[in-house]
Amino acid sequence: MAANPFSMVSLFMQFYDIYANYLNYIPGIYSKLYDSKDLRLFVAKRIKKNQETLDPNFPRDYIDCFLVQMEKVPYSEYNIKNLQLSILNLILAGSETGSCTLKYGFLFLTKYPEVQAKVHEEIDRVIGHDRVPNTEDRRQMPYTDAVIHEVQRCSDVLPMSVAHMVTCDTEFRGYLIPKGMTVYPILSTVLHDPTMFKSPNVFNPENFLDENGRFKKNDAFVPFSSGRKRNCLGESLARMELFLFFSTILQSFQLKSLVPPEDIDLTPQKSGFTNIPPFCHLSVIPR
Ligand code: HEM
Repeated sequence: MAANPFSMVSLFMQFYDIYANYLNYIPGIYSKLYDSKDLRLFVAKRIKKNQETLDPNFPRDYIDCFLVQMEKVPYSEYNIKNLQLSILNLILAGSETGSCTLKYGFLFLTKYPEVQAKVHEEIDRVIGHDRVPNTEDRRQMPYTDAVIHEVQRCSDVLPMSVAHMVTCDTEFRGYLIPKGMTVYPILSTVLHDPTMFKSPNVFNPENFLDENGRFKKNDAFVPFSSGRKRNCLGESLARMELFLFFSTILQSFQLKSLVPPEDIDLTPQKSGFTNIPPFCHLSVIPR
């Protein structure tokens, strides 16, 4: 993806993202940027397979539930096009965000081996090695929970969230934001707010721990954006995935950098719509 000039983080793509409405009038490749034929075909095939084997009394997944609803409410927003688009939306929104956070997590854990050692200690004490981690374990693992929060805070994978549109004239700090204006919530500034975090610009799990080592919530933790109606739809799934991936990998492996940890440069390889972590080789050593 990094080598692709039209990747979602390139300057061009940022331009496209902000001025998509205008670029759509220009002939050429621009209008196809978000249009992946392979992915659309994959989704269409999957929907067809569900349609052929659908039992309305036993819906197996999101596609089945949507298909049942299409039967119940014909000529509504429950139509095949919306089903395809919402699946594409889930795939696009849920893949790169999670994989970038995981990659950044591995980088932080190799750069700060003392943090990794504490996570290992907590995994060994709470989960042990005779079973796989489950989501319930998280509550007994404040340090690991704090590390994952800090990984998400520092990796800041969607620094400008996504575009929102103001639904009515709004006055904010003396400025009038007219109805219909596109606004970008800059999550980065919140995630690095010096009034909200002890060490805003340094990776430090203590940002999410109280003096007794208990997990401490922070209202400025907004990697999934905020608000009741338009924050990340996949937040709970993503949080569960991140905990299970990190704890399962670290239960069995130690991650070690091939260069001295202090030489690991955490500067994103690309920074734009998303922050893409830099390339890094690391050893994965069984424990
Ligand atoms: C670490 C992982 C993730 C991060 C950091 C993340 C972050 C975000 C952010 C910042 C937004 C914009 C919210 C807004 O409108 O202000 C968003 C939207 C969204 N996310 Fe996630 N996300 C993650 C994982 C996922 C997953 C796993 C899924 C689903 C499988 C998902 C589905 C969505 C969808 C569908 C939207 C659009 C919601 C809408 O239309 O308003 N995300 N995400």
